Amino acid sequence: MSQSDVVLDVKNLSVVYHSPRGDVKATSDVSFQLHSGEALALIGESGCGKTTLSLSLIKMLPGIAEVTQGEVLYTRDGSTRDVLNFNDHQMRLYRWQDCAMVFQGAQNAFNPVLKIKDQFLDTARAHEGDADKIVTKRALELFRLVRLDPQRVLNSYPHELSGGMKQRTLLALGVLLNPQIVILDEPTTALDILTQRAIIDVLNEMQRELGFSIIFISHDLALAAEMADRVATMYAGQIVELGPVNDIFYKPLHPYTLGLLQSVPKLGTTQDDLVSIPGSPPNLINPPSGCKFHPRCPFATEKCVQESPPLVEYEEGHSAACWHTEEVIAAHPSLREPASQPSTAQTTTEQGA
Ligand SMILES: Nc1ncnc2c1ncn2[C@@H]1O[C@H](COP(=O)(O)OP(=O)(O)OP(=O)(O)O)[C@@H](O)[C@H]1O
Repeated sequence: MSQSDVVLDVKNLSVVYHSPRGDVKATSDVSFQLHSGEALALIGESGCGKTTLSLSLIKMLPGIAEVTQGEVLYTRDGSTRDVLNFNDHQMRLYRWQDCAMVFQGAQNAFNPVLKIKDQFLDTARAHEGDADKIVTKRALELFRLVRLDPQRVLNSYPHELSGGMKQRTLLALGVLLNPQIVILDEPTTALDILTQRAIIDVLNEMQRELGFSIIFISHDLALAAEMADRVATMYAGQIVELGPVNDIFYKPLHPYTLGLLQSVPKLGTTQDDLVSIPGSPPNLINPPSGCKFHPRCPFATEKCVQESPPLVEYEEGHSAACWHTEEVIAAHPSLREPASQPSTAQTTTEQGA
């Protein structure tokens, strides 16, 4: 990976929700880069700020949210602009042509009273170019990629499609205008295991053929293991670890990533091997001092209570925000053995749907 292929450079991004109960620090000083053609997974427990982060990349935060600092630098054809400074018109173009977001819950994403074709036309018309031509030509290619019969789907109402078909159709719609970046929020949630498998295959193939970069949000470590090139672990609004997928799964540096890995079933392990992370994520109105993970961390010391650790590169491309990375590594050498790979049981079943 090089600096020259960075499509998105997020710098020190902080987002606060001004809620009636107080200011929720949903995303704090987050920095990362997204490279051309790569898939970056954001993982972490519910409430750690994954959705807030991704919504801020396309300026779709609700009214009570405020970006209090940071930049979202987007590069296309050699020119770099800060998305946060885009006006409404620039933003509308950006949202489909440059950076599309496919939200979770494909079941509700379509207008129930419009045929799929009309919904594709609406998207195409919202942008420059000949909408009919875009839909007829490009949609055919995209439906081939998502392995659906274009005529049948385009002439259907949403209720006539199965959950898996709707999710594939949504993916095709997401890339209709050839974006460089696709953000996927829990792309396989609410789908059965065989359909999940099929969606993952389709996504991988689309990415190979169309070359876009992916940011995807997931609770599912097996999905991250299979789809991501790099993984960012988020905790309490911060990226606490970032690195290549194999490093994250075999050589975790942060106790929180380690805790996540130990809390999922693996092939060949018993229930006794499962360890849950004690406690629960902090209240982001009044987060803990120092390292926000310290109240739940088995490695925590007084320094962790006092000082927030910065995200620093530990080995090439692999960073963590922890004062005790050496102890984490020393305590869990067995993770480096292949048997400790997160279970891919649910993603290695036969393709279906
Ligand atoms: N509209 C809102 N108003 C106030 N607080 C909010 C709002 N949306 C999110 N939050 C808070 O911001 C923090 C981050 O939430 P966010 O939804 O980004 O996390 P997440 O990791 O995406 O969670 P999930 O996996 O459940 O979607 C949480 O503390 C959440 O309660």
